[in-house]
Amino acid sequence: MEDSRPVEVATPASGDATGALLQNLEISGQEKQQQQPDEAEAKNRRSKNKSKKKKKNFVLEPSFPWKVATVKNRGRCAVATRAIKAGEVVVAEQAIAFVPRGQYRKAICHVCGVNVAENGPKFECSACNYTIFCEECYKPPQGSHENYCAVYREIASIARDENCDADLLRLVFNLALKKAGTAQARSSFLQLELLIETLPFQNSKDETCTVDGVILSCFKDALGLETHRSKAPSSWLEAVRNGCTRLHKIACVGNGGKLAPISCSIEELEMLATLINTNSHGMGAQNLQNTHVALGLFPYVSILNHSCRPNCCFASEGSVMYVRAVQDIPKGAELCLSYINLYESRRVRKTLLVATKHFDCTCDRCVEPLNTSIDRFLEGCVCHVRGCGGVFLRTAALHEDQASSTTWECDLCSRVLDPESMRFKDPPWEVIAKAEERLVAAVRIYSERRFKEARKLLESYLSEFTGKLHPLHVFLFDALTPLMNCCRAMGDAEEGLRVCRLILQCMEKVLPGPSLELANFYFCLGEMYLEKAQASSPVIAKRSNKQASYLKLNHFKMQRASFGLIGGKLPEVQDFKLRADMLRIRSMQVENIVGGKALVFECQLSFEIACTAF
Ligand SMILES: C[S@@+](CC[C@H](N)C(=O)[O-])C[C@H]1O[C@@H](n2cnc3c(N)ncnc32)[C@H](O)[C@@H]1O
Repeated sequence: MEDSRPVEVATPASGDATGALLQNLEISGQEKQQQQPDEAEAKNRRSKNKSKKKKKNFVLEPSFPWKVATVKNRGRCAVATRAIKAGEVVVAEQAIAFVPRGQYRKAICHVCGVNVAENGPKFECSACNYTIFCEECYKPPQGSHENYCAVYREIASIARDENCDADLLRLVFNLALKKAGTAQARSSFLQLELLIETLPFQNSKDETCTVDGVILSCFKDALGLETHRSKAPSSWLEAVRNGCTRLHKIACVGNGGKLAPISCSIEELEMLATLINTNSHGMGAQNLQNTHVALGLFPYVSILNHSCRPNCCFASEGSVMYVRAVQDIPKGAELCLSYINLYESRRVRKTLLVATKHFDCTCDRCVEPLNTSIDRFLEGCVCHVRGCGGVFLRTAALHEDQASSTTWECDLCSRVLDPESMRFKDPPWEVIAKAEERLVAAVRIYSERRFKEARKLLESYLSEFTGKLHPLHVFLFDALTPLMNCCRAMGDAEEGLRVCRLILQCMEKVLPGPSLELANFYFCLGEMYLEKAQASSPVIAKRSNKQASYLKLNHFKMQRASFGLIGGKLPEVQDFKLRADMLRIRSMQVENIVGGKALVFECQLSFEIACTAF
């Protein structure tokens, strides 16, 4: 899950607090450097007080089925004010600013965020050779776009020189432009009026508003977001500082007279970068693989905290992000999203969140005792004491008070293995190290698309480590998707189906309830049924009927919960419909060729049911 991507938080503060924060932002870099230490300290205290005050004043859209509350160790959060049904939209918000990720820049319109079909009409700005417009957003002559694409032209080389993320710098620039769109900035830089008309977001007003149930947040809304600046690695901060310093030179000091300077200091640009780093969400599942093609900032969506067992999910449509409940949520429960891939061990999830989002996860799944949590299976080695049925885990993971212990312990029979003092056959630490090494080697071959070779390696890896690692272990699970893809690439739909079902079984045990990830695998399963149908006889068809019914029901539930009933407007839904149509045609051809009517009927039906769900 892309990166999965994603994010965080906040909302419109009251006029006073926000005004103060804006003033704060107006201090230029130079002035800041000249401040005396005492003055700086006092200012620090003041700004802390201000941000405390600011965070209290939230104005929420009255139709939201939630309110902002505070939860221990997690700060602000969204709490349901009434029972919420699975599939219900809990927030719909237009990106305050977004940028397509570099490698997908031709996939979506940079102004409205809609998918631009591979062969459909799209227009590239001839001045920056970067920005893509859909037919509707392209308004020749490009004129005012050139004002800011002059900066875009430079960003790739700045990012390269300073070892900084180019997409991050582009988003910083877009946000700085958004700030320039405030009345205050407009009065100083009249020339910006021109610019604002062509900014890649629609709300250039200073106040948050709602149009057709979609929140259009404003620059002020972003200022309440968490930044975790003090926790960011110094190498990252340095690269960002260098990148922002150069960006400042061209965007804020002026750009050969072409661009009206934007009123942002280097520090402000840096602050925006840290804010994006902590709060941006991946956008635009381009297809059912849930690819995040863009990066956007959504202050309201960002109120929702992360959970490794989330009850909401997000999917974007153009530049609007929809957050939906993926299960029934009772009144008073916290609404949570996931920022990361959830099929990972607790240790890896926590490490990842600290490294990328700078917080120690305190969600229910991460705080429940490991020896009763499903998490133990994701990192456990099978205990070989006869009839035990338990798993070996690091003692340090099992018992908080033994954090420095190097021993391993069975969660059921409590047998302890000490790597220092005993010799065993296949001790868990060696099994895990070997498994990781073999998996990495096999996946490397797979990523080189040497499918036949990779399949052999993956199969022998799985046969060696199944029985040593718990069947839900991440290292076994991580071998399944490449293996399934190898089977498909080699035309072995039967084996591909078996592996796909195994993936679904693991996912449903570890992450019960609908999710986009699960939906993707159901879709895959459906496709493989059709591949199988092409080569099947009526005898096989009978057995497959049962599986197909299971598939159609689950596929239907997943899709509906993740994408909602939005009339097929989502690009991924359109894509899905298109593929379903193609599959329907293909299955008719199959019917004529092999006569596997029953199977073909089931496959067709499963896709049709999924389609009518939208
Ligand atoms: C997008 S914000 C969510 C809103 C945030 N709680 C606030 O007060 O603004 C993300 C931040 O919330 C906190 N957070 C979110 N989920 C958390 C979790 N599961 N455990 C601990 N902290 C969490 C972290 O500080 C994280 O950087």
